[in-house]
Amino acid sequence: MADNNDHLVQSQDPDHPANLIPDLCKRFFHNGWCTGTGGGTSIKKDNHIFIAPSGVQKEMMKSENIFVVEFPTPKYPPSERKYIRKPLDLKPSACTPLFLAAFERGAGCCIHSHSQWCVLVTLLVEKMHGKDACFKISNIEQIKGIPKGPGKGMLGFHDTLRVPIIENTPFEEDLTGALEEAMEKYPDTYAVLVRRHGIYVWGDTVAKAKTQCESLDYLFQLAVEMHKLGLPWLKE
Ligand SMILES: CSC[C@@H](O)[C@@H](O)C(=O)COP(=O)(O)O
Ligand SMILES: [Zn+2]
Repeated sequence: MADNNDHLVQSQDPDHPANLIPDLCKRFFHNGWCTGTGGGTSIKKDNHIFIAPSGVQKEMMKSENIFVVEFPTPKYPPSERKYIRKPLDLKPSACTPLFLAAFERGAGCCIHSHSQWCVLVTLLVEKMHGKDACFKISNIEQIKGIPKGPGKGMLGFHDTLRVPIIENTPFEEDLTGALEEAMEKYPDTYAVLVRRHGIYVWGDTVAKAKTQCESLDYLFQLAVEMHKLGLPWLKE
């Protein structure tokens, strides 16, 4: 390739998305969010989206492995998406259309986690309330780490956090329609759980997406542990 725009992923700045994505994925791997090539993250900076490669050890990736696409770009089909920086011998993450759906809603970063706590709460909610129910929790301090909705400040201790749940599909990209429907049905949400799979969490900035994902993971783990102790996690 004559000009692969390699300069777009070359920077000494640790906060440059091409450096931040490998750094974050290493941290997420150690959280149990990016095990065995699952999960990942994508960052938007100005009109560029930075995307990790597919099927790689996410904690081992390097800045030169990062794809760049101009934003806006078609979510689907992948063949119509033009990567302005493309590493040879690698494919872009299968999560790309889902990340793009979050960027279309103004996100600056989107995280996909395969945390077992996410999987477990999707199974518990289904068992307790059926397939159409969303995860709800209230009266736990960590809820204050999640926004009420765009421009609405953060949830309060007595507020109820709601996280919609969609059904998994055999191929990651086929989740896009259901993710977008959940985003429309729950316009205040910054996260969508995927049953038996994990979660997509987005935020206005990298720091917000990361701390929101941490708060949610904490709340899901707490809910599972409360359930094991026979304690209801939703105070009605
Ligand atoms: C363990 S394989 C998991 C993948 O199928 C998918 O769910 C995933 O989260 C990562 O997809 P990827 O294309 O590697 O970015
Ligand atoms: Zn996944």
